[in-house]
Amino acid sequence: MGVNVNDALYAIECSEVSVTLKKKPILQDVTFRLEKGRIGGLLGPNGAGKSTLLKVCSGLMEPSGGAVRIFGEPAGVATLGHMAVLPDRGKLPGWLTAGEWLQFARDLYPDWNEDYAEQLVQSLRVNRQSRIAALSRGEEARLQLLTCLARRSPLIVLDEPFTGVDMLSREQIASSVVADLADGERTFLIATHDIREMENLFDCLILLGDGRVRSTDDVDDLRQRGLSVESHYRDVFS
Ligand SMILES: Nc1ncnc2c1ncn2[C@@H]1O[C@H](COP(=O)(O)OP(=O)(O)OP(=O)(O)O)[C@@H](O)[C@H]1O
Repeated sequence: MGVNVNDALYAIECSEVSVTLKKKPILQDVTFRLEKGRIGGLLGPNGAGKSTLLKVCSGLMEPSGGAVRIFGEPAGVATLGHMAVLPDRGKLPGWLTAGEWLQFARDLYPDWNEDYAEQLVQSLRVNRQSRIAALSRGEEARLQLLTCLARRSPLIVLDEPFTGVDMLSREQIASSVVADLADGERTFLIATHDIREMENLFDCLILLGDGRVRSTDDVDDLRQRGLSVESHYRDVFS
């Protein structure tokens, strides 16, 4: 049976996921659900297991225990085609120019949206002529983000999308580019430390600490209780 995005209620369902690497427990009993159309923030201190969890959700890493479902189907090769993933510390081929890379991506991804890619080149200020090896960290991060966001995938998974991106650009990208894409149809799961720039975007949170879910929250509920994402994060982790 194929993935049926329309019928699914949840984009991601993680049930009692555990990961052990080199005998060290990295994730333990991680359970949460991300409803379709929502923007989920995956937050937690360094080493909490966020990148590992995103790899498992993307089907790029097999959990030691538990299961992940994407739009109702087990995470794996079949579900990978329904998501755009921005990996942590991913590298683009340095010998290409940004323009050559974008042409390659257009041919590579069947769900590539060329008109939107063109808009993103402007809003993310990507210079097509620049060789990737010569880009700064923030410039390469913008190009990577563009590569992810120009796809029409119903699920977008971003691992630290703003590493190296300056503060004003982070705000601009979060408030215009990502908000633009958040049309209530697409689902986002975003691991980030940039809580201030991102907090207005999140509908719900998964707070991960020491490989365990410490809290899952609806952001509107938090606000009704007089809490911000940042103050809640501090309450949970300090
Ligand atoms: N291949 C591996 N082998 C052994 N341990 C690993 C491996 N990959 C990650 N780890 C460990 O797993 C833990 C979680 O790492 P992970 O990168 O998932 O955390 P994170 O929450 O994304 O951290 P950060 O916020 O610093 O990016 C860390 O203690 C890390 O050292």
